[in-house]
Amino acid sequence: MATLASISVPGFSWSLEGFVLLGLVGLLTIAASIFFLSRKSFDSQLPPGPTGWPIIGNLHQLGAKNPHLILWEMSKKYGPVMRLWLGSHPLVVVSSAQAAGEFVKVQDKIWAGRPPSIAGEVFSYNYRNIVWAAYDNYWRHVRKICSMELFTPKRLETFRAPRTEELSQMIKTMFQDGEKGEAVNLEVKLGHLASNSITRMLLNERFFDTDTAGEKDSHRFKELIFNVFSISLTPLIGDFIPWLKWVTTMSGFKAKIKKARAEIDSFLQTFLELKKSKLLKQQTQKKPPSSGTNEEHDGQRQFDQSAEEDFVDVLMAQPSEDGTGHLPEDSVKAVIQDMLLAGTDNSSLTVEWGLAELLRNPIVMKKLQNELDTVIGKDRIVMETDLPNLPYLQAVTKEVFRLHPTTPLGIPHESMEATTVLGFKFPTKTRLFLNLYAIQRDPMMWERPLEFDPERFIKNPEIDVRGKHLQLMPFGTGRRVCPGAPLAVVFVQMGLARLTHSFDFTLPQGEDPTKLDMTETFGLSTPRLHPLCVHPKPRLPKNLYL
Ligand code: HEM
Repeated sequence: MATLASISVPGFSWSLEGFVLLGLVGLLTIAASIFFLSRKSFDSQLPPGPTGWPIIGNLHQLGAKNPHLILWEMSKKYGPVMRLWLGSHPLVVVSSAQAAGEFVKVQDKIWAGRPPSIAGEVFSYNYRNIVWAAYDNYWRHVRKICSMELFTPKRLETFRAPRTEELSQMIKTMFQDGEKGEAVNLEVKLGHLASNSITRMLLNERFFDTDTAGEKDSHRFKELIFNVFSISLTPLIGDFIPWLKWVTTMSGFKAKIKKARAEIDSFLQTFLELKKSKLLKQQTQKKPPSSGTNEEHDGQRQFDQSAEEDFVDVLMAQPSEDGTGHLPEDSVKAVIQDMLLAGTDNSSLTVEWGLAELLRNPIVMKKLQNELDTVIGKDRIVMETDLPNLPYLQAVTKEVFRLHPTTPLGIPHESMEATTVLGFKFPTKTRLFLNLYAIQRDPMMWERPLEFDPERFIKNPEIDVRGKHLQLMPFGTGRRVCPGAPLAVVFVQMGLARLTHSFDFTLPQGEDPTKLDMTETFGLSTPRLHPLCVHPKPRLPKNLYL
């Protein structure tokens, strides 16, 4: 007698696996049909966009490489407000300043959410950071700490000396490499500069390009950061198709994310323990015998009084969200990680792109060097206090930010409720990309948009990069605008000023700089496909380099 496990029909053997497979195909077909029908009902109210496949939507069209370029091309066909599907999530891509204003100015609050992600959740200690935190009271609390305590003009001034020291150290090693006739890889040099400048501010330590006793730590730290970067870059199917989240777990990737988190956590925890023991020591040394005051409060005062406060010190002294204690350690570590990831490559790559543009445009380079020679002279180095007196440098920097936004699609936003924008209806949890790259090259807003021409900002000096003018917003705009922008702008201006004041540059193998390849590649920020390598030739007296 035939059993369910083995029913034979001519030419086909029905086994249990066959039934399971048939069942799965059936289920998938039903799921796909439901999915397709529900998507169609949404689609009629959403903006135009390319047709997607069932289940994966338009994921296959974005590819792994430079999605901002693919989306820019698509927007030329579908318009400045375009709809795609990231698996089961609707996505709206905005590619003009005018349309961007409707989303992130007029409806800023509605679109201030962030989509959750598997790696983001683990790395951020369950969204205790800023970048991936939902728009809620916790986010408001840590953002307030950022603007009132961390990125204040006074605090940034405190770290001016270490920033200058790091920059001078880089210029010195470039000078020495130049003397040996060695080409300098600027991606590496500037990467170390940005990382050391940030870690000195955050942790009062330098980890990169160091030959001191801390070299082992430095290697470990670099590995950890690299690991977090590469994991964060891996697209995970469960982020786009929630019912396939188990694939990330089954494939062992979730365990990999947790391992990387545990490693960086133990590294950062060591710093926190050091700080705590330092604080304890200060308290026992300075506390009057019977103060009768609250110990935690005393601790806060001790932090406030310290002359060498770094960001960890400041964060550890902040109140928790409910005001009953101090900011929890997980929050301190999550915020520090944000700064490490968001604050290093973005800044260093912008300087590298900037120098590449200057090499391709020798007239602009000459004009910039003339300004530096006139305002600074050749018998001293450029200082941060000189920056307001260098209008052409400021125009050059804006033009670099315009053509090379290193976060070209910003960081995705998400709608927190259903809403209507420009007549299109968006369901709650629609994801939003601002294509900053397309906006900043929009021919409706910019004359000769693809040309590197700082003069446009000499003519319109009021256009700024910090989110007020939507045709130029490399740091985003509105509630979620980048809190590190003041620091990044100084870093880029100083990087370009010191490099071009200190050196003339030639390219290896006599390559013609005006033909420099400007192809981008894919990364958490947007690096050059070919890192910029140069031979530096000093322009200043030798004593200014050593
Ligand atoms: C050239 C350098 C930089 C660029 C181009 C850049 C760009 C951006 C952009 C486009 C966003 C997203 C804004 C939005 O969601 O609309 C952002 C957010 C953020 N950036 Fe930056 N950034 C840079 C440097 C920095 C630095 C130096 C830090 C800190 C040390 C930093 C920390 C952050 C943080 C914490 C957020 C998340 C803000 C939030 O979600 O509320 N960034 N940045």
